[in-house]
Amino acid sequence: MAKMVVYKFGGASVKDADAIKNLAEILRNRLRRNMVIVVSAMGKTTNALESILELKLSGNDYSLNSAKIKEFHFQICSELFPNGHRIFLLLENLFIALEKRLEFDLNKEIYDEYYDSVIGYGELLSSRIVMEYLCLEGMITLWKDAREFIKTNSDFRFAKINWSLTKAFCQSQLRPLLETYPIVTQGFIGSNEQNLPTTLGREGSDFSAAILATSLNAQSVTIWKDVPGVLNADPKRYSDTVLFQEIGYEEAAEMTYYGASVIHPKTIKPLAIAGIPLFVKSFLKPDSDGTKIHQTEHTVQVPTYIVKEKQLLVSFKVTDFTFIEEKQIHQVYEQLRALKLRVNMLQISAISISLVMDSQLFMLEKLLTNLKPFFEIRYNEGLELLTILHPGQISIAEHLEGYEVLLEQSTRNTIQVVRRKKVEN
Ligand SMILES: Nc1ncnc2c1ncn2[C@@H]1O[C@H](COP(=O)(O)OP(=O)(O)O)[C@@H](O)[C@H]1O
Ligand SMILES: N[C@@H](CC(=O)OP(=O)(O)O)C(=O)O
Repeated sequence: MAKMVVYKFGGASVKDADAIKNLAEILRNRLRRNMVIVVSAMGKTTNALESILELKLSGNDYSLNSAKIKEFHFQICSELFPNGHRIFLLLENLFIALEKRLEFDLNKEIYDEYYDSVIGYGELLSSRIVMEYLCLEGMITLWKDAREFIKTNSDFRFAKINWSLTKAFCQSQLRPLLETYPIVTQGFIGSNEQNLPTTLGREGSDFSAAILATSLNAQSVTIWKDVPGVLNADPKRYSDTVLFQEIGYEEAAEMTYYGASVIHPKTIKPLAIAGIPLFVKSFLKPDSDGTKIHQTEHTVQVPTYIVKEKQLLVSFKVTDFTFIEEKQIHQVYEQLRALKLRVNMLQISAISISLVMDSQLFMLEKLLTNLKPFFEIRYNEGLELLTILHPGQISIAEHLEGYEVLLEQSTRNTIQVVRRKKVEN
């Protein structure tokens, strides 16, 4: 029996008609039974859907924005399919369903649940287009709605996987079909026990691929990216990057934890536990090896640079001259837990706790309101968190030119700096 494999194609690999043609070429000699193909929304569609939700929430007209999304998908299809192909009707139906969803009232209280009922349309559209295009090219696959087998709790927007249900559904629903056909499905989306749509957190499609691989005991996962593999820095920010041919699960997990956006941070853990290798390969050079992430003794020696944008630095200062101890840390962390906020960096001094987090809609407001009675709070938004792993003897100064430093921490193996670009006068 052919071993199970999972391929994941992200937004960049399905961003336009040429990209989808390229995807089909990658699959032409690779497609086979026992293959699951996970697809993300096309290009920046998820951001575009988020903008609609923000406009709707603030009571503004979003009709131009939704028309643009529709036009974008129909334009791509007109370049891929002949007139009258059934994809046009399928898309029309999906857009009618989306418009109907958007007719419901939206307010802050129900934002997360509403968000999940809308945002997954990007993946539903792209996966349909990919499946139909593969079929047109003579590659028969089945289209499956991931919400039928990726089961989660009800933490809308950041849903946690119900592993036992997901595994059971993958084994009972997908495995028998996979013996005959490859399956195309969506990343990022799932559903809760009431079958309401949920999502796994932005950029969560890599994680979906790992969930499916684990649930189906796959042999490997390959995520197809617009980079040669995992590099020691984001090539969009740094020149002269180094490609890692192989890295260990731990190294990869650490990189993603600090914000290396090439892989979603939740992806590594399930694969490491199951011992399933993850290949990061270029969809532009599909025959190149890329990076293999697996159990290995190989250690990374070169400095690795990771920049996380849109960071928020919040400082909580006690006002009654007591020193920071467990009680205050607990108070702050209780709120973070309740608001589902993750800390990227923490610094404690005698009288204050400083936290660095991703900026998130509404969260700052809530955090401030809840902790105002206990602390004097100051914050700065729009910051960057630079992390350097294995810094060796490098000079940090060159990474700070043109920046103001707000917070700095270093150990032998890691340097972290919260910085803000200086404004030129
Ligand atoms: N260390 C790194 N190595 C390679 N790419 C990186 C790294 N850090 C950040 N990136 C960025 O990750 C991008 C690919 O991830 P992403 O855009 O999420 O892919 P997709 O959404 O298509 O799955 C690259 O274009 C690159 O800019
Ligand atoms: N489309 C979703 C999920 C995702 O993972 O996308 P990508 O694979 O393009 O990062 C998002 O943009 O958040």
